[in-house]
Amino acid sequence: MEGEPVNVNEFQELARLALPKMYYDYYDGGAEDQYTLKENVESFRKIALRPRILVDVSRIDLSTIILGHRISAPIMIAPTAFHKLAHPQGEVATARAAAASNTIMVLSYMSTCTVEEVASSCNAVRFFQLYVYKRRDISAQLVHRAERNGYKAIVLTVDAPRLGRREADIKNKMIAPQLNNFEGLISTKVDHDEGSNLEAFAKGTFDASFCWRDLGWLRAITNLPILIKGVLTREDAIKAMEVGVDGIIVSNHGARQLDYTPATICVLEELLNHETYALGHVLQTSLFRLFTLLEEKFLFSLMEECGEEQMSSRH
Ligand SMILES: Cc1cc2nc3c(=O)[nH]c(=O)nc-3n(C[C@H](O)[C@H](O)[C@H](O)COP(=O)(O)O)c2cc1C
Ligand SMILES: CCCCCCC(=O)C(=O)O
Repeated sequence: MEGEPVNVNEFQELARLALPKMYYDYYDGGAEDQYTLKENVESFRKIALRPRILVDVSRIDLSTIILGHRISAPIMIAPTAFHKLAHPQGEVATARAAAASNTIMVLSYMSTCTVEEVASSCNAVRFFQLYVYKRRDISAQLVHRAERNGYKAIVLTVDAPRLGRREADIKNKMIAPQLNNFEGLISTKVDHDEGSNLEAFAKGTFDASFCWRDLGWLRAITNLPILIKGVLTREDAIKAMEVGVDGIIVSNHGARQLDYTPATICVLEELLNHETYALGHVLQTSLFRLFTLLEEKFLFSLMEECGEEQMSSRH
């Protein structure tokens, strides 16, 4: 590829050229037949823009407020694991980019830099994503460390009781790097020669029994707001609000978990066409065409009016 990339899609090819195949495939792949992966892309493409003309756009303000934090646009950095597989600075570099763009970074539970390293690297507003281990004491320690180090919310990912069946990882026998957050607590090394070591590690450690009633455990160990990531139905969105979480993140995990779920953007449309959104926050981490779909009344004013009011009554 010649010269600097000018379109974000060009980074994918650059990554393919730069990374070992095992890592590139891990970042790139979806689960099983990758049907939902295609749907995620195609469904976005199908949303056409309807530009209105002769509107004064000389000054544009896309800023919005998420859980009381003003950010430059309704785009946040979603939690993604293992940044050091792609760059030696890992999540510290990502956090600095978040600070420079004045947005929020959600640090993955599976980060390669520690909660503390990321916190001390810059002044980005940070949320902490949580997977709950069978060893609850370890997950609780991570939550406490995040809280002590100034993370502003817990993002509980609920769509991975087991890791999705990612066929490229199985073929590559993908191995997780050692994660410094867990040093002295648990090792990512598994005694498993066949298939994806990630899947084997997750099977051994993730608490697949975690369910609605266990949210009380999380509420009891932290004062931070709790967002649930991985909501894909109207029923669960309503239930989440009923049990009193502070927000939901509509997501199919980049199609890496359960294949043949709908594209995230289509679910969002379903939720926004229903009274659910009146109950609380609806966050979604994707992009420009979304803005037109949502129109101001949802993503912007919903967050500001409904969001701030709810937060101030709780915290
Ligand atoms: C390489 C990679 C690693 C990811 N790691 C995590 C993770 O550690 N925790 C998590 O909750 N989601 C993880 N995700 C899912 C993302 O947070 C996000 O849901 C996904 O990229 C799709 O974006 P969307 O949810 O805005 O549709 C990962 C996604 C990718 C592509
Ligand atoms: C080592 C356990 C699996 C990490 C999972 C990270 C993740 O959520 C992903 O989508 O990949």
